Amino acid sequence: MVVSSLFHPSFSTILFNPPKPTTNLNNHRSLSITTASLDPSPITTTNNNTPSASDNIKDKARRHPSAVNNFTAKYVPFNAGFDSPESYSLDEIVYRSNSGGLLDVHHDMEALAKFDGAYWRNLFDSRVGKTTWPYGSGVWSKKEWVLPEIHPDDIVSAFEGNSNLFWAERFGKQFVGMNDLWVKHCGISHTGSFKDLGMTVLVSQVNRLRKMNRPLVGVGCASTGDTSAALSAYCASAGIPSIVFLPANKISTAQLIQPVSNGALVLSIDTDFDGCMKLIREITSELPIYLANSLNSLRIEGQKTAAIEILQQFDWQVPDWVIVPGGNLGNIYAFYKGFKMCKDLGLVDKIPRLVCAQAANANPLYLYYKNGWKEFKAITAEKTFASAIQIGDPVSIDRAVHALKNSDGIVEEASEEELMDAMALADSTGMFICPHTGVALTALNKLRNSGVIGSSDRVVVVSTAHGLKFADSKIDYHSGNIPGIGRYANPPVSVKADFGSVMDVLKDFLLSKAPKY
Ligand SMILES: Cc1ncc(COP(=O)(O)O)c(C=O)c1O
Ligand SMILES: N[C@@H](CCOP(=O)(O)O)C(=O)O
Repeated sequence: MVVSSLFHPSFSTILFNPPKPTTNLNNHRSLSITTASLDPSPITTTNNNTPSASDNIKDKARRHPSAVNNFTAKYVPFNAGFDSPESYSLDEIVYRSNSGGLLDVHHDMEALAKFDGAYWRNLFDSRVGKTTWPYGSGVWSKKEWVLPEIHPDDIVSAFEGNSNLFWAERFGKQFVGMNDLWVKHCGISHTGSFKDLGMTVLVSQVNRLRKMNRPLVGVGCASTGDTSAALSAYCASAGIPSIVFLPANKISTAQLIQPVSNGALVLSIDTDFDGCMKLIREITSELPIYLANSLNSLRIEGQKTAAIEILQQFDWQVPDWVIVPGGNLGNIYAFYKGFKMCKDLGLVDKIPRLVCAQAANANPLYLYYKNGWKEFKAITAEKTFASAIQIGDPVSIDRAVHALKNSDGIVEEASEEELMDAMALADSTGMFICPHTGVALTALNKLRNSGVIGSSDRVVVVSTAHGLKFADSKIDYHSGNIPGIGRYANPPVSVKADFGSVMDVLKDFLLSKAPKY
């Protein structure tokens, strides 16, 4: 029995009863979601159908009648179609194509297109804000487009995703002259970065493979701090050993303590991220350790749901621009893939223009873009406050180029001063962002100044990690500890514990803030 093909649990009318597939694929708006047909899926019932008072959400999901769906996905070489002669089941342990290139998870788009755009929009919308397993997660609410065949019992989820899309009113108006600027706070999440979105998918698949007795003793990654945090948390939740390779002294204390606390084997290695990445690739080809970096295309499947979420949050209106900070470059492609699937399946009629923003100290993609995509050269990335993107030899370079070429995209860069000032300005308007988001805001500022982005354009800046993970760099900035950087520093004022001293400070402060008439 192939467990994977039996489950497609669902709750309400929409969740349980997928409507008939549209018969006319050209007429994507023709389908009513109230149709209680079960085509194309016959119904099966799970064995234990009796509710009990002690049921948990997984029991409930298991007990409900489950429509068998016909959706499938497989690995194909990156940029090859579903009919590619080279393909692999997602249950195989494979990261690279025969030619050594990247792989991509390819969904059976024909099967998905049997349901029109309205069906998918309504289905996804109906799952937001619920506790239904596994759809309460922003990632698994799109399960049919992510890992359609996985059994819900195998899913390892913290109900990640559904992150805040915040209207940056004051930053927009005051600093970039815009009314329609939004920040997608992917870092306000379980482990404090967008990596949760991809990691729930990867660790769920590992969980499934281990139950199938595939030889996987643990899961490993190289990391600049966020992948390792997400990997160790999801593995700890599932009881799977995790191993993380970290460049010694190159990640923040807050990031380091995450895998330590979650019980991972933490190797602090005297090299940079690219050195750690090379080592983990060698190790995972020798030992039964599954590779969790975004070289593994499963990760992209979860990360792409952030793009779908953005469209959902705008009531399926497409923003003009989406700006994403880039390092190993899986995420820029994930956004592209999410938007593209929504367009191809009729949920929206276009995709946004994408901007990938890099730190000038770690800018191999920017240099490639600037030389007209003529020659890619890996570099040795220099130290940057945006430490999670200090990467000189990104594994997803081909994916990023594809995403940018096909979205009329742009690459920008930010100096250390620019990115730290942008972070400080954003924080001064009530946000608390990471330096990588400062890189993306710098790109926005540059494109506004050059007139490429217009004042009335709708722009989404993707915030990739929580500011609390990077408190050290904020402290250095505001304490004046960074030579030549700190224009917007707001250091604490030391004051004697007496009334007069406190009053003196407050008078100066209030005078400086008083409205000028
Ligand atoms: C906080 C943060 N922002 C941005 C990125 C860049 O994402 P990607 O490596 O997918 O380009 C990373 C990781 O690389 C990250 O940890
Ligand atoms: N910023 C990443 C770098 C590795 O990226 P990945 O997406 O390939 O895992 C990190 O936090 O480690």
